Amino acid sequence: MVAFEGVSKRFAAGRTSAEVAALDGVDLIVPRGSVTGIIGRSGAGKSTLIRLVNGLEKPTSGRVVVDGVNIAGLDEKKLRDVRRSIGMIFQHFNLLASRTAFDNIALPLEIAGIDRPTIEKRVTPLLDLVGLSDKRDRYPSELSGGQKQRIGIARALATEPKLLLSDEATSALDPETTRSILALLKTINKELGLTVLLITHEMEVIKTIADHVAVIDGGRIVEQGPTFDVFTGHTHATTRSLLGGLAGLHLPEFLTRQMVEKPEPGLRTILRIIFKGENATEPMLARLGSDLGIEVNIMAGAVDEIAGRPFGMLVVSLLADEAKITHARSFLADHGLSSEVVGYVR
Ligand SMILES: Nc1ncnc2c1ncn2[C@@H]1O[C@H](COP(=O)(O)OP(=O)(O)OP(=O)(O)O)[C@@H](O)[C@H]1O
Repeated sequence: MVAFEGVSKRFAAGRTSAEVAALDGVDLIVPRGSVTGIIGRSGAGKSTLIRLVNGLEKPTSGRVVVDGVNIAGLDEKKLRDVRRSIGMIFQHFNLLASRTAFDNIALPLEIAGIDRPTIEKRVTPLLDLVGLSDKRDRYPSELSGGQKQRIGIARALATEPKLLLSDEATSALDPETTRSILALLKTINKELGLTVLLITHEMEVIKTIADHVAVIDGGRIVEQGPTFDVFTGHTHATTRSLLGGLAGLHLPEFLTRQMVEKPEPGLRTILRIIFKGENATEPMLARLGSDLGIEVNIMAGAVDEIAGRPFGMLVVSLLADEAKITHARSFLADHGLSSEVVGYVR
């Protein structure tokens, strides 16, 4: 739906002749029908990227292709047509205080010169879709943050766009409201087939809703692809630091405190098993124990959910010699599980 091909964007830096590279050689694919998330820290280039998609900025070099059209080469009139096929939602909703919920949603249709009966026919089902039919005549000051964002979403959908751009749309909302807005966006993506491109600095948003992700740092995309693969593979250092406390990757402190690094006779081996999807099951671990004639104790476990699939770790202790540990690890590998020896305990 959107492709960036070698896109750079430089801005003049104040009054000096120096330039700031907000984006530097960006290649990005937003698959049609996907929910694609762009995640990066403040100043990474996310807003610039989204402003290039809707033609508010032009690239210094490279091509920005939206629905098959290189928008960098369009005149203002053609660009307006492209913008009409793109809906946009914002962190602070950008509703007009003097207009009711209905009239805020109707605004883009009024601007496009659409007649009142058609507007009525389009806006009423949109109010229904976002669950606010009963708020049709309310003003923004009478609505909660989540309700305002629902009106913002309905307004973005009024012109029946193919692409929805979301600029930190949940950053001003509490976690529960965030979840309900993300669920609404997912419904819109699935039921209307709309491609959603969202920028955020919140990892939870990406893990919950994005099926594709691109990680941006210093104006460069450091990795991109299906969210589950990007976050559970050998992630780039930037991604790892953004992921921060991903449950699946940290050993609990009670264990690290008693662990020693060198094996000694009589010590139990601590194995960390990383599981992706649903491949680590209790019956499988029980079979591991009985096949090898060893005792397998589960010491700790943690699970995270990424793009609807579990990802996490199990920490087990095994009283077995080195040969049996090697056997156990190949048994686990045969079941698609990666494992590593992290230490030894009494
Ligand atoms: N109009 C501009 N003029 C000069 N520099 C700019 C302009 N717009 C962005 N920049 C610079 O480009 C870089 C990327 O900015 P951008 O706003 O795209 O980042 P961001 O990831 O959206 O950050 P945030 O999460 O804080 O909004 C920053 O160094 C910023 O200072």
